[in-house]
Formats: sequence, C-alpha cells, structure tokens
Amino acid sequence: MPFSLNAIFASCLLAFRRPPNISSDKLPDHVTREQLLATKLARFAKVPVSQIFDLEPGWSPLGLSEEAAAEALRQHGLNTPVAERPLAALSVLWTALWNPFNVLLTILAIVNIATQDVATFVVMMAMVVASTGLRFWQEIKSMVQALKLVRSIVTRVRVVRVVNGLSQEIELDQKQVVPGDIIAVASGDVFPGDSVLISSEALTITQASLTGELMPIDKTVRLTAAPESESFHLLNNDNVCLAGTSASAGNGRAVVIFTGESTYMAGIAEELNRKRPENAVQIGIKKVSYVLLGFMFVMAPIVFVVQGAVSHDWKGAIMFAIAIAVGITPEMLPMIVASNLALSAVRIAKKKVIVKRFDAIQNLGAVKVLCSDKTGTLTIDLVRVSSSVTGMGGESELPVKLAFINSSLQTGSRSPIDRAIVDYVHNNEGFIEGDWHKEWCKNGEVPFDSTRRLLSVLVSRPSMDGDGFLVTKGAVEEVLERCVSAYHYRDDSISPPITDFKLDSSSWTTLSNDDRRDILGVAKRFNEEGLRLVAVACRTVTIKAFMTLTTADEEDLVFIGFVSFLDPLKPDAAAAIKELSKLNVQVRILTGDAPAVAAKVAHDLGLMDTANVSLTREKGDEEASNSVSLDDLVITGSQLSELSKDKDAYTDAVERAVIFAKLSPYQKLEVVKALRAGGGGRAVAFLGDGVNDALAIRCADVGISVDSGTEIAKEAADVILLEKSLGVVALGVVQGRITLLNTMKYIKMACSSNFGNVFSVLVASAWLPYQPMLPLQLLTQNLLYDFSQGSIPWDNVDPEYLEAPRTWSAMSIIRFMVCLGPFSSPFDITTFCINWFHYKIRSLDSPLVPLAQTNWFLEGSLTQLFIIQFLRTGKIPFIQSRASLPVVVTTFGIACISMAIPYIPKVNSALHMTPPHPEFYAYLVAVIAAYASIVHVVKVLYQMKFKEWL
Ligand SMILES: Nc1ncnc2c1ncn2[C@@H]1O[C@H](COP(=O)(O)OP(=O)(O)OP(=O)(O)O)[C@@H](O)[C@H]1O
Ligand SMILES: [Mg+2]
Repeated sequence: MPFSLNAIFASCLLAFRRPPNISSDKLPDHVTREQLLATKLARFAKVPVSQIFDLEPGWSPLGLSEEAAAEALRQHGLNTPVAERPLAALSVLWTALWNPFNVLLTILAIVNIATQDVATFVVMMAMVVASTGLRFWQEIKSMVQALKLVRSIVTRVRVVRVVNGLSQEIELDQKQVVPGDIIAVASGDVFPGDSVLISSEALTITQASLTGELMPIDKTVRLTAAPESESFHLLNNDNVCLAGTSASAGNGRAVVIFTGESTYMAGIAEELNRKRPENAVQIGIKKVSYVLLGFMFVMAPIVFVVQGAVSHDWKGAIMFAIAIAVGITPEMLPMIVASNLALSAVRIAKKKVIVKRFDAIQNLGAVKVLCSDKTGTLTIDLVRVSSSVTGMGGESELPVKLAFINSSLQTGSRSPIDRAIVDYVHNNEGFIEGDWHKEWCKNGEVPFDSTRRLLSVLVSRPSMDGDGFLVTKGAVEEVLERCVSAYHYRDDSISPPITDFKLDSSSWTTLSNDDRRDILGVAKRFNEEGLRLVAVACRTVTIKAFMTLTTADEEDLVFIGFVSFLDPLKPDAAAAIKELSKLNVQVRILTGDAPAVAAKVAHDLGLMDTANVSLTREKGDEEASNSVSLDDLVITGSQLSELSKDKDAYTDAVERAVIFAKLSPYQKLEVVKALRAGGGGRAVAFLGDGVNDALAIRCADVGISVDSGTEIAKEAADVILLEKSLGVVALGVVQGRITLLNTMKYIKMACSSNFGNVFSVLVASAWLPYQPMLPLQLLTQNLLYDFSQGSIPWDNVDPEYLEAPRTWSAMSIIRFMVCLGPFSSPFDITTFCINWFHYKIRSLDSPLVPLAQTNWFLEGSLTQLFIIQFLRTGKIPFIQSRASLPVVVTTFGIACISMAIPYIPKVNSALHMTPPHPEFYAYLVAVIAAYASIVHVVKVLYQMKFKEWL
C-alpha cells in the first residue's frame, strides 16, 4: 500500500485544519462572514479606479514590487484554490459515520447495553467501527492520491509586477498571487482571487461556479465614486470579479483584494458541495436504503410479536427482533459504495485521468452518448498555418500578414488559431517587412466570441495621418456577411509588403452574389480537405479621440482572403472512437467550426459510418436507422434554431445528427440538454477544452476537459484528462461500469440473503419454543458476512457486463431479491427439522439448545458465503467466471473462521456455542450442494426471463 503512510500523515495533519477565516477580526454576532467580506470589498469597489491604489500602502498601478509581493505572501499565505484543499480528516470521518445504518446500529447497541448485554453491544459497535473505519480509510487514501494529481496541474496567471525596476507582465503559478497583485485576464481565464477591475475591454464573466447561473454578465471599470448610500452586492455589481468566476469573453485587468481562505468561494465551499444535486446513482442508493429500512421497521415488530407470543419470553423476543433488524440492515452499503468509488478513482488516476468528484465515476459508467468538441480534443492541439490564399483560391501572403497583425495585437483570445498565426510568422524570419512592432499601434479591439465568431483590431501607422485599419478575421460566412467588396489583387500586388498596404477605392471591387458564391465554394473545398479556415477582411477607419470600438464597426469590410490551418487528428482518436462504439457509447461532434471540416474529421474517425449511427436504434426502430441519409448526419446551429420552434422536429434532428456544426456555446448546451432528455434520461458526457464548451461541460452528466484546455473549461469539468489521449475516456467508462456493477452486486446479494433469512426467522419464531439463534450469534454471523463483503469492490467483473452502459435500477434489485431470496429458507427449515427430529431438541430447557443454534449458525453462514460465488456472476462459477483473489480469500477465510468458532475455547462459551456432531458436516455438504444447484437453475431461468442478472 504505497499511500498508507501518506494517508496517515495527511489525516493527522488535516484533522486540525483551520476553518475558513476571512481575517483575524472577530466577527460581531450579528454580522455574517459574507457581510463582512462585502463591506471590505465595497471599500475598493466603490471608489473610482484612479483611487483604488491609494487605499493600501505599497499597492501601485505598476504592480507590486518583488519585496512587497514576498511580504504579502508571507502574511496571507499561498493562494490555494478550493479544489486543491484537502477535506479535514474529521469531516471525512463524520461523513463516514453519519448515515442511517450507523445511527440505527448505535441506538440498538445502546438498548443492549441498557439490558447489560455487553457482548452484543461489542459486536454491534464492531460493525459500526468496521464500516466506518474501512470507508474512512478508503476515502483518505484516495483523497491523498487525487490531491497529488490535482496539484500537478499548475494554473498559470498573468500578473503585472515590478521586476528589476520595470513594470512587466509575468506568468505566475496561481498559488503565488497575493492581495495587491494586478492580474491580466482574457476569455477563458479564471479569476484567482476576489478582485476589482481596473481596466476592461468587452469583458463578460460567468459566475456559474458560485451560483450555478449560466448567463454571462458584463463587467466594467468604475470611473466615478459610488454614492455612500448605494448598496453593494457581492454577486451583483459592475466591477468585482470573485475568485472562481471566469472570463467568458473580452479581457481586462483587475487588482486582487482577497486570496486563499479569505475569498468568498472558500467561505461557501462546503455549502457549494451540499447544494450539488444528487446524481441518479446516489438517488438510487438512497431509495434502496430507505426501502430496506422500511422493510426492517415492518419485519422486526412482526418477529417480536410472533416470537413473544410463542415463547412468552418478551425480553428475549425484543433482543431477537433487534438482531433481526440489524440483519436486514445493509450496514456495509455506504462503505461499499465509497470504497468502490475511491478504488476506481485511484485506478483511473494511474491512467492519468483525474476525477474531481468521485461520484462522477459512476456517471461515466452510465454514459450513453459522448459529445466532443473538435480542436484539441479529437485533433491534436497543434493547429498550424497551411496556406494563405485570396478569395478565389490563389496564393497570396497578404491575408496571413493582416491576420498576424490582428493576432499579435489582440489581447482577448488565446486560441490555437492565433497561436498558429503568430508562430507561423515567427518561424519565417523576415516574413513581415520592417520593424512592424514599432510601426503599428493598436487603437482598439473587439474580442473574439464564439457566437459572433469574429475578432477585430483597430490599428494605425504614424504615416496614416489619423486613419487606421480595422482588421477583422473570423469564420468565413460571418466575415463575408460583413463585406461589401473584395480586395482587387493585381499581378504586382499579390503579396504586397505589409508596410505598403493601402486601401483606397482603386484597391477593391464590389462583391456580387456570384463572387460570394465563388468565395464560399473555395472555402468549402478547403474545408472538405479537412483544413480549418479563417477569413480576413479590412477597412479604413478614421480614428477619433476616446473612440471605443464595437461590433457595429465591423461592417462595410473589404474581403482580403483566407488563412487555412492544418488540424491533424490525434493518432489514437479513431481507435478510441472504435473502442467507445464497442462499449456502446455513441460519439457526437459538437463544434463551432464549419460543417465540411467537421464532416471530414468525422469521416476520418469512422463516425460517418451509418451503421454506427442512429440513436433511434435504441428504440428498436431499425427502419428509421436505415433511412438516415448523410445529410441528416450533419446539422448546423442555424438549422437547429429554425427547428427550435417545433420541439418534436428539434428532438428528432438532434437524435439523428452525428455532427453539429457552427454551434454557439448556448447551442452546445441546448443539444446536450436535448440528448439528456431523450431516451428516458440517458447520461451524456461532454468533452471539450474551450471557453465555448464550458456551458455544455457544466450541464452534461459528466463534464470532461483536458489539461491543456482553458481554465474555465477545466473549472467546469468533473473529469480532467492529463494525457492527450482519448483512449483513457473508454477506460474511464469501463471503470465506471465496474464500479456500478460491483455496487449492484453487493446490494443484490445482501438484499436477497436478508430477505431469505427473514422468512426462515418467521417460520422459526412461529414453530420453535426456543430462539433458533441467539441475538449475539445472529449479530456475529452478520458481522462476519459484512467482513466478507468488504472485498467486493475488488472483485472481477465478467467482460460481457461491461459492453453496455449501466444505470441504476431499483426494479432490478427488488426483482432479484424477491426471486432469489426465498430459496435459502427451505434449507434453513430443513436444519430446524434436523434439530427437531434427529437431535430431538424440542423445548427451551433442553440442554442441546446451543447445539441447535450452532447448527443453524453454521448452515446459515456457510451457505450464505458459498453462494456469493454463484450470485456474483451470471455464468458458471469457478469454471466460466472466477472471483478475484481478495474475494476468494475473504469468503473462504470467513467460512473457516465461522467453522472454527464452536471449537475455540472462551469464544465458543461467550457465544454459547458447542461443536456440532460429525454427521452434521455431511449434512452441510449436501445442503450446500443442493442449494448451489437450485440457485444455478433459478439463475438460468431468471436470465432467460429477464435477460439480465446483475
Ligand atoms: N481567434 C480567432 N480569430 C478569428 N476567428 C476565429 C478564432 N477562433 C476561431 N475562429 C473562427 O470561429 C470558428 C469557430 O471556432 P471556435 O473555436 O469557436 O469553435 P469550436 O467549437 O471551439 O471549434 P472546434 O470544435 O474546432 O474546437 C472557427 O472555425 C474560426 O473560423
Ligand atoms: Mg474548441
């Protein structure tokens, strides 16, 4: 156990972690932490931006000096994000302890001690300690492992600091950010601390991580002081961006006020966890638990009355009924579920998959549809410029040169496209003539957003005399819509030096409809080859003082040409998709890119194969799936919005399509919602890396992102892939299914064996004048059985169970319990008969009563333990399917202990047991053989009828 020492060490450390505390000030009773935080933030938020830096000594608009930053770090500590902070060991222990089963066991144990039955008390409390201890151990162990991985992801933040006497933008690990730091954020970045804006350009942020609200909100700088009387709301104001919120578009700079434990998010972290809705599996487990508790509350009183009436020993009857109550309770359920999840988390962590919340693993097992973004998830995140062409497809360097001016001066986006353009020029020395840096200056910017799909920069050269160029680049259709003319390339101006670039009426021709069609045709040809495209357009603008550039300025443009990009597929993507389809997980592409590129990617991945297609087949609708045409497989955002008025048509289109192209971030979200709603609430996963994927990631059953993705996407995700390989998603799905299956296995075995026992007990109570087993013996049997179940999370799973998505089904559990449970009772009753007729134990005062009780103890324990081998698989145990070593060792080990108990001095007398007669062993072998055969026959019939086992 490589983590054991770590785990112990961590738990000791964590047990004493301080609760969040926003300052050392003692809060007056009537002021909440939130109010105090708001008051402190308001001090900075209500003054005009020009005065913020006067409020604290040492703060400066140039940034903190290195010394000031080091001192602040010493004073405020590391800015560790909430997700990276370990839970306090005490709180893990509390969750492990606080569940209905433990509460019930403890109450029943106390009832026993009240009647001076110390031994029973000890056995019951041993059950509580066993289930809590195992669960606690598992959770701490996997928390340490998960944290190690989460911490390996370093979040870089751009910070303005004075270094060597110069104010400059540097990149820092988010943990190093301190109050007083100026941070520069662009779309996709997460705010590292509670901050007040000092500059912004079309900045919108999303507070979904704090409030669940998906709509982005605008943020601007405060230029004038707010009136004293104006109230200040933490979550509803113009210029405060709280830690954990993220920029969804635009960019800005902000001064950090609070970091680490002092932030608003740290204070509500626990509440955020509590508020998280339960997933289907958690709800299912809860339901089953309550059904069993209900069953216990009905059966225990019946047993009490029947037994009391037959034996007239009411005190004995109540103790017996309590033991039965404990027997029915699946007290190990919370432990099994938690161990299962923790074990799976550790297993998939070894494959470099980080699960931020353990319960996401079960959802992974239930996933039926995986939606994926294209770039960076299906393709390698290394987009490269392939060519630069005119609208008619002829080569020209002009488009890429203008695109470079746009990409290198813009500050809002860090998309692979901009990176590719800048890299292309940097790798071709001398490509851009002259000292462009000094020559061109930026006068304004409209940042990229995935709904508009454009990015504009207003630039000027000193020689331009108050004029400038608006250089716009973006998706082809969107750019073309805003163009009125096209640049006229003359032979001598195919690739003009950028320094000579001019736009006057002689340099363009008006765009006719035919021209537009031709340009779109050229674009489609590039797209069909799998090349991504960005169109470039430009116009001359007179630069006025204090002008702010808006989207309304993106009009009357002159079309310049295209830059095309290679965006190669990940080498393992096709194999991973095949693997997923073997696992019956459907893959859909949801992209903002053009349909033709997406179709090419899908084709290369083998997704367009119609056989692989339709979800309609799920409904057994073979004809519908055969009638799917290739056109149905691709749908665009605008087609979807047309369909959105007709709900059925929309649903139908979503069900059929494989590729969803030109989607806005909201349309990605809507498609995920529609897929989730279809097919009776199927589980949908979304895999994406961009700002435009964050909404869909958040609303999917399992949101997945990649380590190289934007912070906003990673923040929204439940699962993060550290390796750029898609194959691990399939592994995660398999592990999720194993988890669900082993949990289901435990519940089905526990329920059916309890159900059978209750029958036998009722018969015994009504017939035998003595207790068929003492309460203490019943509890010991239970405890031993519990121990044997502790290894179930480590059990093997038959491969065929992993072929299809698994969901939680209460119906399936009840059916299993009712059909299989009663088959143990005839053998229990045979044992009662042996005791009655063969050993002639027929009255309460017979000296052989302990023998009768030992006999049933042994028969009950051994059949229950042996039958695990038969129930754990739908196949023939030992031959077709073998249990894992831990299961074999625990079940056989516990069986040996059960057999040894009547012989161990002191233990046997404490439990009132006596060694059975030798011929009883022959009987035991016969019973086990007969029981196993019957269970096997029932199993075959059950699978024929219900087409399922576990
Ligand atoms: N930085 C940018 N500047 C200009 N145009 C861009 C930029 N980034 C993307 N585009 C244009 O917007 C379109 C949509 O891109 P976006 O990145 O929003 O979609 P996406 O869903 O993330 O795509 P993918 O599935 O390939 O990751 C692109 O095809 C491109 O034409
Ligand atoms: Mg993307």
